[in-house]
Formats: sequence, structure tokens, C-alpha cells
Amino acid sequence: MPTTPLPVNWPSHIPYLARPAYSPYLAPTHLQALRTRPADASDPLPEIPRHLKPGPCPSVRITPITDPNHPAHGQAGLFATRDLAPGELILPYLGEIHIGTPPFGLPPAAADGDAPYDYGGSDYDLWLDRDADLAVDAARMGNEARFVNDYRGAPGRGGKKANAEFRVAWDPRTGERCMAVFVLTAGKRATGRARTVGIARGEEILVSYGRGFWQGRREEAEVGDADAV
Ligand SMILES: C[S@@+](CC[C@H](N)C(=O)[O-])C[C@H]1O[C@@H](n2cnc3c(N)ncnc32)[C@H](O)[C@@H]1O
Repeated sequence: MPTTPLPVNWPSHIPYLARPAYSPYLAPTHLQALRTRPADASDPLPEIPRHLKPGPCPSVRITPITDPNHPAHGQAGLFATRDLAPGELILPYLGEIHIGTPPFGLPPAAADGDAPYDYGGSDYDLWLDRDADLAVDAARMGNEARFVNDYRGAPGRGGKKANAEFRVAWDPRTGERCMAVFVLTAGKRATGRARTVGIARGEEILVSYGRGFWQGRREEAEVGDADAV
């Protein structure tokens, strides 16, 4: 069987996905919800192009963050390899699709066994559909999209906010909903180059994880500090 090539700088300890993975604990109702295209014609889901090739995305590059002023220094980020247009699809966010709320459908650990994996502690977990209790986690497997950092504190943004966002999309190749990374659309007041270039070649792709993400991390740190006393 042909093997999928890996993106440059892909970490060897994480399986690279060219298509979604599925938790074995998803029930048929979850899969049915995942495979149902929402019927709201007034707010249709963006669509992944049918011709999009699975595998490494030529528009992005995983890059180690070597700038000590970057808050993700020592980690990696995702950078554009060409100018990206406002509103353009960058790439799907692939990971393991799983039940979104604890205990995540997981069987309890045996008394002498390891604790079950905690999706709640993952920094790579995104909601796909809260009503259907579906989420996608790229901590243990995924594609380049798992390297998108949050804009907060990133140098070179000149006070600007995110330049990309996570959006749920419809993928006609799988017949499923998926998460994907899109360039932010140009505001009505955009002028000049900003009307045609949302993210310039060489620029870091940055989203907003939302205040909830950082609030959660602060609370964890506080509990950690209290435990350490
Ligand atoms: C989805 S990962 C992003 C990719 C990550 N940099 C990597 O190399 O695996 C989320 C993690 O990246 C780091 N991160 C992303 N944006 C950040 C920011 N603005 N400030 C500090 N840490 C950030 C945090 O450690 C966060 O838990």
C-alpha cells in the first residue's frame, strides 16, 4: 500500500493523518449526526473542494518557533508558503473524532490499569458539534492544522488580532462535517492589499482559541500551584 508522505518538520512520534480518525466508542447516533449535512439554507456550511488532495498541504509549513519573544518559543507554529486570500480555505483540521463530554464513552480503567486518556486535558481538542456531543482531538494524531497557534502575544502582529479562524465545514469527499482553518474574511473597510491578501507568504497563521481556552489554562495552573504547596 502506498504510504502518505509526511509534511516537513512533522514530529516522528505523532501519527500523520490524511483523513479523519474515529474513536471506537462513537455510537451509530454520533456517526449519523456527523454524516448529516445541516439543512439551514440561510447559513450553509462552507464546503471543502471535492478535488482537494489528501496529504501534506502545499500552502503551509510547520516551523519551529525560535524567536524568544514568541509565547510559543520552543514549540512550532504554522506559516503560509504563499499569499492566502481573505476567506480562503487553508486546510482541514484532522484528528480523532470522539465523544465530546466526559467520560467520552471510554470504559473505566481497570483497578490496576492506566487512567483512560483525558480529552479534557488536550490542548488540541475542538468542538465539532456540541448538540451531537462530537469533538475532534489532534493531540495524539493529526495533520499540519494542529500547529496553528493563538494570536495572543505573537510578535509582528502590530496589535492586530487573528488572521485565521476555525470553522465547521462540509466535506463531500467523506460525506461528513469536519473542522477546518480558513483565512479571516476582509472587513468591509479593508483597503489596498488587505482586500486581496489575508495572510502574506511567510506570515504565521494565527487564530483565536477564545478566552475560555486561556481561562481554563489559568485555572489549571492555579490548581497546580495549590497542589504544589
Ligand atoms: C494546538 S497547540 C499549537 C501548536 C503548538 N505550538 C505545538 O508546537 O504543538 C496549542 C498549544 O500551543 C501553545 N500556544 C499556542 N498559542 C500560544 C500563545 N499565543 N501563547 C502561548 N502559548 C501558545 C500552548 O502551549 C498551547 O497549549
